[in-house]
Amino acid sequence: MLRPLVAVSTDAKPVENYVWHATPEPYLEAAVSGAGVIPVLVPSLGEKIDLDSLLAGVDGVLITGSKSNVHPSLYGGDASEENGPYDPARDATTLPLIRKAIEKGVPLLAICRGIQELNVALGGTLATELQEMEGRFDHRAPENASQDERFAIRHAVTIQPSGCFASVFGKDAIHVNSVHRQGVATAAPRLEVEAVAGDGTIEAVSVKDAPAFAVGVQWHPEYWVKSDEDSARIFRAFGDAVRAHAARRREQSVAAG
Ligand SMILES: N[C@@H](CCC(=O)NCCCC(=O)O)C(=O)O
Repeated sequence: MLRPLVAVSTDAKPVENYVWHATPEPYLEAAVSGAGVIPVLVPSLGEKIDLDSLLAGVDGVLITGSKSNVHPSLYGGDASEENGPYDPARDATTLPLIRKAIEKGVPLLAICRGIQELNVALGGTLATELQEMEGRFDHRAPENASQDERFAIRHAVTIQPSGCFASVFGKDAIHVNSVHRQGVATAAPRLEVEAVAGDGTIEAVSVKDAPAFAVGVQWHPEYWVKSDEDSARIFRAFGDAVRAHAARRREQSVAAG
């Protein structure tokens, strides 16, 4: 059986004399080993990428994390030096890609910056510097730490009993890592809150009435996908949704002759 392709977001980053479109390896590794799919990078070229053509050729979309923040102008906020860095090229690619994937029923998994992009793409807003907000935890990774320490499992999240993640995890709470300073402020109308942290931070969402799997998580399941069962469950569920989409696409292709 051929393995399905999954479109993966990229950051547009100046490196030496060029702008590179790249994404960190853990997301790609997790797509291969955790979801059983083949990741294909989508350059952050905005409207130069014909999304109908792209989504006709893949069976899933994975929106990754990034140190950069969604530009505040996209949700009525004000840009500032402190609130950066920004990646407008990525925003111009991922937000339309997210909306089109949901519309076309292409399975979507959005991680960290990805859940924030999902929320903004559907009309929600973001809060920045959560750690400075009354009653909130510090959701950032420790500084001057190894990657394993930065992505260490750090806090519990409560899973909403009636949501799609309840069936993915089969329990009412899991423990997750935390590497972010922003978060969902106002959830978009189409989003169902699926998990929250002890300080009320929204940690996972799903898209109401989406024709296919469409979820976002604020934590990083890709990082421990090989050793943490709950992380593995998310990627397995995404992979299963991708394979179901691929099977539907094959059937439609055969039926169309
Ligand atoms: N920039 C946003 C999203 C955070 C995110 O995606 N973090 C993952 C990568 C980070 C790293 O390796 O430091 C925010 O800060 O909320």
